[in-house]
Amino acid sequence: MGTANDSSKDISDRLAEKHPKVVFVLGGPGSGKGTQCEKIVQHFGYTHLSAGDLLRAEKNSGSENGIMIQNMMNEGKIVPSEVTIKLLQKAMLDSGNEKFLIDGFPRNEENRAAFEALTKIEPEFVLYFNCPEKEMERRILNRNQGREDDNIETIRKRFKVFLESSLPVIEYYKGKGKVREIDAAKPVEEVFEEVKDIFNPKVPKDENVEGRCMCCAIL
Ligand SMILES: Nc1ncnc2c1ncn2[C@@H]1O[C@H](COP(=O)(O)OP(=O)(O)O)[C@@H](O)[C@H]1O
Ligand SMILES: Nc1ccn([C@@H]2O[C@H](COP(=O)(O)OP(=O)(O)O)[C@@H](O)[C@H]2O)c(=O)n1
Ligand SMILES: [Mg+2]
Repeated sequence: MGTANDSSKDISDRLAEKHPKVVFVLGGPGSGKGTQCEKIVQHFGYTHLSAGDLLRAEKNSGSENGIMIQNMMNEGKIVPSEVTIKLLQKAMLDSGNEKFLIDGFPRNEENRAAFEALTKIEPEFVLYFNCPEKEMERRILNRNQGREDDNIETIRKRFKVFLESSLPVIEYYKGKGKVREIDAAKPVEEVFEEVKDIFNPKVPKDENVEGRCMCCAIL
């Protein structure tokens, strides 16, 4: 467990000792990040860390940053990375796991660069749920999780922030060959079929005989 006196360097050093394996899960608001992460956890043993959920918990804990977080979220703005990264690092350290799905982070260039500089963690890959805006809007308006930011005015602001600030992060990782893009407009189970293939690549059935051992080749 971390203490209030942990410096960010201490936390980063202790986290590095765990050699965490990280997958960033990105996509617009309502694209299905949280829904798919729950399924990945069940099938592939990752721990799901939603940056939005961690920020909401921090806001509700009555922390000194609570009002700032609430104001930023209600405007659809991105909370300074210092706050979000500390929450993510603490959650990773407190977890008994070393495999993490980091959902909704990094959401802008500042998030990305600060996480990289502080943790030195490079993601294994970036899962990108690509979904048309109309479908994301429909899903959010039907989400019924009592979120203050799930109203049409804030939703429009969040879409704008996604296009202007989050898509460039996805482009950055595309340039590094790290993005696994998924058509997220399909029903949940169909999306998950594609997700499974990424976490669990299929061995082609008609693999050529030369690649096998002699007994398999004869059979
Ligand atoms: N593929 C899908 N098709 C239809 N509805 C979906 C799909 N994926 C998620 N949903 C629903 O859409 C809403 C937003 O999903 P959520 O996982 O919270 O998205 P995000 O975390 O990306 O904002 C939820 O009510 C969820 O049940
Ligand atoms: N890296 C992040 C992630 C979320 N957030 C804030 O939290 C809000 C909700 O994020 P979320 O990931 O829970 O939202 P969804 O994409 O799941 O709808 C965002 O609109 C931001 O205001 C942030 O500031 N920084
Ligand atoms: Mg979510």
